[in-house]
Amino acid sequence: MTTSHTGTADVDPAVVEELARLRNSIDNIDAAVVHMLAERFKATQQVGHLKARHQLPAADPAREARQIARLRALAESAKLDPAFAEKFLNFIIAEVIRHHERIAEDAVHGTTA
Ligand SMILES: C=C(O[C@@H]1C=C(C(=O)O)C=C[C@H]1O)C(=O)O
Repeated sequence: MTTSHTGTADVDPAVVEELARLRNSIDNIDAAVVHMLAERFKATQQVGHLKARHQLPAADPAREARQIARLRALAESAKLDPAFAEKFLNFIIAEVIRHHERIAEDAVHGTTA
């Protein structure tokens, strides 16, 4: 038979307190990540409009390669898995490129968003 906790009713109160303290930190970090991502997307949106105005390609693989190398080095010194850091950055960049393509299409068709 397996046992599982659905709540914290039968758990040592000190453990409950420690869990709440750690989760509070996690919530603060998640909020910071969301705010930082929002700022990053504001900047990349501006890059997207600049590129569209000057008919520059949405993606810049050379810039991406430099960012990945830099982020992997930062991750290593921060004791974060560099492969995870690379995956995370690639995930964000893919979304940015999608936005840039959309901005460029809207510019061509004279639509604004
Ligand atoms: C934001 C840019 O556009 C794309 C998105 C990038 C990013 O999100 O960091 C980097 C390179 C480009 O593929 C850029 O060229 O700087």
